[in-house]
Amino acid sequence: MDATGAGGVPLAPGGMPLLGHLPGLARGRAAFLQTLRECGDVVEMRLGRRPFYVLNAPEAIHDVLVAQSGEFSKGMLFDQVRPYIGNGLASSDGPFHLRQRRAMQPAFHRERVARYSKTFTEVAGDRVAGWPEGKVMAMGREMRELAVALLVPALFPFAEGSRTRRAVEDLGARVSRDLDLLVRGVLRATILPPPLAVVPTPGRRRFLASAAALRRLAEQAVRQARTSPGGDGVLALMLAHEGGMSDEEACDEVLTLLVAGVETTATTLSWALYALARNPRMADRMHDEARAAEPGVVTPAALPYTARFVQEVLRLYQPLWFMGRRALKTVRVGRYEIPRGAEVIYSAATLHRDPALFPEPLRFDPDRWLTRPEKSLPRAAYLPFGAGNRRCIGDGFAWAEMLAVLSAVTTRWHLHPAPGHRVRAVADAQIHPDALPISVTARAAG
Ligand code: HEM
Repeated sequence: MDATGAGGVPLAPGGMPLLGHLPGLARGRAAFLQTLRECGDVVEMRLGRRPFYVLNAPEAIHDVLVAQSGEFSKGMLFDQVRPYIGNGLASSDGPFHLRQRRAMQPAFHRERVARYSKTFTEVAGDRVAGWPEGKVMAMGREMRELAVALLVPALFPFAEGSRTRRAVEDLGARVSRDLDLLVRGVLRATILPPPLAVVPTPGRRRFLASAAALRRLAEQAVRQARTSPGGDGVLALMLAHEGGMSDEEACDEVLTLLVAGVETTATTLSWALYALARNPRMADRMHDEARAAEPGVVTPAALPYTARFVQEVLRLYQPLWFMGRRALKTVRVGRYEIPRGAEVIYSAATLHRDPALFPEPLRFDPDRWLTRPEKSLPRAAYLPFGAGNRRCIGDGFAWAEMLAVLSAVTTRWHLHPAPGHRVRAVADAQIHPDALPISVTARAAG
């Protein structure tokens, strides 16, 4: 350990003059944060001169996300996102966030999710049935397009085949293409010191253009929903909520749901297919389970092994390598003091690989959840969807999407990793496979 920083928090080793830990983080990203777990419950790293407090211990994370959540705002990452997606649920704070969360909650109730899940099963079934047998597919791209195809009709339930629906599907395809630029630009701007973050590189110009295109398409969608009210999609329910929402607020929420809901689900599904292709026996178990279940019922209760598989994917391949908060005042977290205005980071991805919490953490084993169910873990030890008042509003939604897709895939296909490509994990805005070439062959009917 090099030294102790402000508030008694240990300083991460290896910092360089002026740059701090920026080179280590730029080189290793999630791997760098993983190394910091050995430095203590809370550790300070510096990006340039700027201190960031990394929370390692579940108790410290619980303190910030749940027990003292009122003392923190969303912080720097969301300062970067706000100009492009607006002040939606993920980026807003305080009483406004609470109001919006209440307005959106009905659209995410369990019964609603059960209804959307019927559409997920149909959409996933149709799309997966059309996969070309024996041809290597880029599964990362396929999963993103599928995640868009699932989310768009739930957000905007326009009649299938109508012009409006086609326009929204077009919106979905463009969003899927542009999102990567958006999130990469946001990440770069978050990590770089302010003067470099605004340099108009070609990548950043592309990002700005795609962010503007996203907003125009969302505005169009909100206008369309206003002129043809009714329906029980997320957007319709949001607009119908008591007290209503302005066009701008609704537009911010639509963009937020697309940004928060597509890439996370797509990346998790990509890792799920990666794990399926490498573990044919697990795929067989899921196949048997899906065939035995009542058709169209895709719940954790109906598909318990598939649910454990998803839970394990969300543990070992947690897509979010960091999330942040900012201290609104000086706060005591465990033995340490986090100064007012400081940026705080937690990494579910590194937490989920802690051997003290998950024995043999790098082993992919869905059945670990049988011997050590989630509720037996210390609180805040397993955080795929965060915790506290900012917990993912779309968790049930994501679960239903993932179960529908995995059940559609395992009932029809065997998966085969393309020979000659060793998948590497790359941490951009999320930790995703560098490429995921996979081919499929049909399972025997029966
Ligand atoms: C596997 C897929 C998903 C993962 C892993 C995931 C993860 C998360 C996490 C960790 C947070 C909390 C971030 C924090 O602590 O600051 C979050 C928030 C959020 N998620 Fe998700 N999410 C997923 C899918 C979705 C979906 C499908 C939607 C929408 C349909 C969605 C919408 C949101 C929104 C709006 C928030 C902000 C909530 C608030 O601050 O009140 N997410 N998500």
